[in-house]
This record gives sequence, structure tokens and C-alpha cells, in this order.
Amino acid sequence: MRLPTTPSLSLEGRCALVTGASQGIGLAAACALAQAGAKVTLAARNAQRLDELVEALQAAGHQAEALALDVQDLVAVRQALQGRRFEILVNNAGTNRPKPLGQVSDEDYKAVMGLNVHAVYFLTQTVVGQMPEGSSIINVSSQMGHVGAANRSLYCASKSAVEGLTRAMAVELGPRGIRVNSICPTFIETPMTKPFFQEPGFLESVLAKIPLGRLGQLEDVMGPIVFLASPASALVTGSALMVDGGWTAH
Ligand SMILES: NC(=O)C1=CN([C@@H]2O[C@H](COP(=O)(O)OP(=O)(O)OC[C@H]3O[C@@H](n4cnc5c(N)ncnc54)[C@H](OP(=O)(O)O)[C@@H]3O)[C@@H](O)[C@H]2O)C=CC1
Ligand SMILES: C[C@H](O)[C@@H]1OC(=O)[C@H](O)[C@@H]1O
Repeated sequence: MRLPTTPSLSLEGRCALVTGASQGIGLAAACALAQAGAKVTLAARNAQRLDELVEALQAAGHQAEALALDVQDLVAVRQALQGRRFEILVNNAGTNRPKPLGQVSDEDYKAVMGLNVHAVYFLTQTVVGQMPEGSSIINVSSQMGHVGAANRSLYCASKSAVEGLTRAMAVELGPRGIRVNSICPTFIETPMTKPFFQEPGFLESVLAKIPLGRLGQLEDVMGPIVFLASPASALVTGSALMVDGGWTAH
């Protein structure tokens, strides 16, 4: 009798590019992919930090390399990545400038939309041409791509745009066997969010909206990243994987 067999979560032999990998969720994603066997290119602007992280990954027996890169510098992106073959791309680098609607400046808009959308779009455009069948693109979106939040109109708009490009790219790239999904975490304490939690009452206000009753941890995104990168999600594309403790289940 032939019993069904679970597709592998191994990423042996695959090359992965993770943007914003010098800290936070990007670093967690890079570690997850490396621990699953991928050769991971960690991209960010802080070259020294990247070298330290790559050294640590290599010391742990994993394959990793550093790529000092400003993903908003499209000339540099194209010079560094044009023609390079990756089977996995994690568009993680992102930013936020929480402000009341009336205080958002043109510069704020360009900073948030520039990194969260423009850079994601054109780095993906640069890399996708060399991606073989079976490749996986993972866009790090947010629960905020699916709900509104006060003082986060710009951020919510940027992540909603990421959800739209995830779906459209999934439709366009499906015939090539390339999958495109988003991962949508809730609040995780990282250098980006640490300042938010200094505000009195902010943590309580966030926890009140999370049915599982806790903030996310970096480890909470690592399994979902490997799942979306691996053959275990071979029929999953155009999807938004909520990793939000139930925030958007309301
Ligand atoms: N933390 C959270 O609660 C959540 C975060 N997210 C999303 O996850 C992603 C990562 O968030 P988080 O880890 O908190 O962010 P952090 O601010 O902690 O880290 C951001 C990373 O992006 C890199 N980066 C920033 N600008 C650039 C650039 N121009 N070019 C290349 N790399 C850049 C930074 O490295 P360097 O300075 O060296 O370039 C850093 O490694 C973002 O897209 C965010 O929107 C989604 C849901 C929840
Ligand atoms: C869950 C979100 O992405 C979270 O919302 C914010 O305002 C922070 O910037 C985090 O990214």
C-alpha cells in the first residue's frame, strides 16, 4: 500500500536572498532558511553587522554570505543582483513612521512607500528573471496590510500595496512555477518596534487585540518562512499567511 508522504521542508541546494537581514525579522528569516539547508545571502546596509552574522552562521555549520546593499539604490541593486540566481527571495526590509494623518510629511511618505513598496517591487523585478521553476518569493507584509490602525495610515497603505503586488505577481508568475506569498506578523519586539513599547499603555493596548495574548517572537516567523520557501507549500501562492496571534480574526 502506498501511503501519502509529507513534502520536504528541507532547503538543501537552494539559494536564498533575504533583505533587511542585519536584525529583527530579516535576521530570523535568514537563520531559518540557513538552518533548513539553504545558502543564504544576507542583504542590508550595515556591512560590519552582516559580516558578524555571517561568521556566526558559518561557525554553526551553515552556508551564508553578506551583501552590503541599500535596496532603495536601484542602480546598486541591479549591479549587485542582475543575473544572480536565487530560488528563494524574502523581501523583508521595511520601515514605519507612525504619525497622525495630519502630520505625515511628503518625506515620510517617500521613506515608507519607497522602502516598503518601491524597493520591494524593483528588487523583485531584478531577481525574478533568473528564478527557476519551483522558486518562492515571500513578501514580509504585516497584519497592518489587512486592518486599519490609528497613526499608521502610511504604513497600512504600504503593506496593503504589498498584499496587492503579492497577489498580482502570484498570478503572473504562476505559469513559470514561481510562487509569491506574504507573511503577516503581529507586533514583534524588534529595534523597529522597541520604541513603541516605551509608550505607557501601548503594550496593553496591543495585547488586548491579540487573542493568543502575547506579542510575537522572532521564532514565530521562522517556521512559516521555511514552510512558504519549501516544497511543503508547493500549491500555496497568492496567499497571506497571518502570523498575528488572531489579531485579524476579529
Ligand atoms: N517588528 C514587527 O512588529 C513587525 C514588522 N513587520 C515587518 O517586518 C519587516 C522587518 O521589520 P523589523 O525586523 O521589525 O525591522 P527592523 O527595523 O528591526 O530591521 C529592518 C532591517 O531592514 C534593514 N534595512 C533598512 N533599510 C534598508 C535599506 N534601505 N536597504 C537594505 N536594508 C535595509 C535594516 O538593516 P540596515 O540598517 O543594516 O540596512 C534591518 O536589518 C518590515 O518589513 C516590517 O514592516 C511586520 C509585522 C510586524
Ligand atoms: C504589526 C505591525 O507591522 C507593527 O505595526 C507597527 O506599527 C510596527 O511598525 C510593526 O511593524
